[in-house]
Amino acid sequence: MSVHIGAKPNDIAETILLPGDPLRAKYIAETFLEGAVCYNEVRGMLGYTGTYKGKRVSVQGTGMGVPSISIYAQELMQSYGVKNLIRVGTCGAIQEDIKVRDVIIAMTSSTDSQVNRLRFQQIDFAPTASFELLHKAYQAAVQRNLSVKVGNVFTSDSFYRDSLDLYKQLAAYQVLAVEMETTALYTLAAKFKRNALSILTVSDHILTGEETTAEERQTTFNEMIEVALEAATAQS
Ligand SMILES: O=P(O)(O)O[C@H]1O[C@H](CO)[C@@H](O)[C@H]1O
Ligand SMILES: O=c1cc[nH]c(=O)[nH]1
Repeated sequence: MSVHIGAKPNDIAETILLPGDPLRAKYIAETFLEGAVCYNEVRGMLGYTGTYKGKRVSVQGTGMGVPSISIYAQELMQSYGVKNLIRVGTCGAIQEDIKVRDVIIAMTSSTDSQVNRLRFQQIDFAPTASFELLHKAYQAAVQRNLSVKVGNVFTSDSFYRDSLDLYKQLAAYQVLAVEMETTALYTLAAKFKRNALSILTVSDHILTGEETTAEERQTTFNEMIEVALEAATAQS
């Protein structure tokens, strides 16, 4: 086992879905995977491995924010050899033409986190998605007639904010939405030469205050998971 994941070496598949919420990992395993077995309960950060359309896939909760996902992503790649990591999360939209329930695929991410400034001697590293995974996910979303947007997302260290000024400025620079993990996932995937992608469902609109109901979130959420699983299982 690694420090935070209590799995044996071959318990985790090469391809993994990463929701922030560990109970979402349980839901995904029970709803979408066949023969899912729980491999991790350390700190309640549930992880499962099963199959989707005959291909081995895992799903692991990451917790919220850059420090938490950094721990899980690094251990999954370093200790368990995970190759394809697909975050399946929620986000707050900041563009007028993006609505709640839309799906966003993060091509890159901007951030207020200092982790990469510290890592790269104060330069601005540009964390980038795997083009292959992104292409497959986009195709899967279009095939399902989903409302999907691809672009820059903002990875924030803060969920609660004092002012909307920064969000309005980021929106003017074409940033699509706000979440809390993608910068770390893409940077660590680059470090370990692996493939990463963030697929996000819009759970709320930061500028208009629009929100999804719990029921609506689940339906749209299911669509996002199917897109992620199609991209994951099309991956060589
Ligand atoms: O739904 P998840 O994957 O947790 O993602 C979003 O939700 C959390 C905040 O509520 C943050 O982790 C943010 O990135
Ligand atoms: O990180 C997040 C996720 C959803 N909505 C937000 O405002 N922030």
